[in-house]
Amino acid sequence: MTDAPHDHSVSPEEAEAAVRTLIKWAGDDPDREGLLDTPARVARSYKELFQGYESDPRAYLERTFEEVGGYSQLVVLKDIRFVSFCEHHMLPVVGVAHVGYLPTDRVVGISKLARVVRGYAKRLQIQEKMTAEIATAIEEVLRPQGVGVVIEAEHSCMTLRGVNVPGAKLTTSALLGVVKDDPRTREEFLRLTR
Ligand SMILES: Nc1nc2c(ncn2[C@@H]2O[C@H](COP(=O)(O)OP(=O)(O)OP(=O)(O)O)[C@@H](O)[C@H]2O)c(=O)[nH]1
Ligand SMILES: [Zn+2]
Repeated sequence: MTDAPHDHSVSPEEAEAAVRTLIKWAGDDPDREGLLDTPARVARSYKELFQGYESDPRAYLERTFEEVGGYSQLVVLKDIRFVSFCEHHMLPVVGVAHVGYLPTDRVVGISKLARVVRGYAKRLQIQEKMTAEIATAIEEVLRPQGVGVVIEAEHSCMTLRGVNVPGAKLTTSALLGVVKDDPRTREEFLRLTR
């Protein structure tokens, strides 16, 4: 398991001092009235936005249900909205994830798929890595016959700044097991996520 542990050695005061520095770097005065509480707010909001470092998303998948009445088709949860942050610019990445798997003998509570997405999203990420991490977590913990993850997201670092192309979206996918290797299952997964 390669989860980055959260570094609790940084005190809130240190985080707030760093925000003050960035306010100055942006060109404003951290001592003006409207900005006095901002460093503390930003430090608190970072804890919320980067909650993903606090837990191992794989743990969400450990509770499973085996009584599925012989159900043996794809399970697909579509349009899981998420907000992440690109690790190059620390700017928001906003998008949706579609997550599916073909069960072997057990299924997981569907909310847990969304929790896994959120757990990996609330970190500094690149989309390719996040896509692969979600698929690998499901494969390794749930041991299904196959897994598919498709993510479509808008990267503020290229829609609001830099190359500035509003509306551009990046699509990534990670297909494993029969979702990758069996043409019919693959086709069905991609049709269900469209
Ligand atoms: N592959 C991939 N690239 C990303 C992702 N998020 C941001 N990037 C890209 O990361 C790259 C970082 O490139 P650099 O040239 O080091 O950064 P930069 O000078 O700010 O580049 P520009 O964004 O082009 O202004 C940019 O091309 C971003 O578009 C992602 O999730 N996956
Ligand atoms: Zn970026």
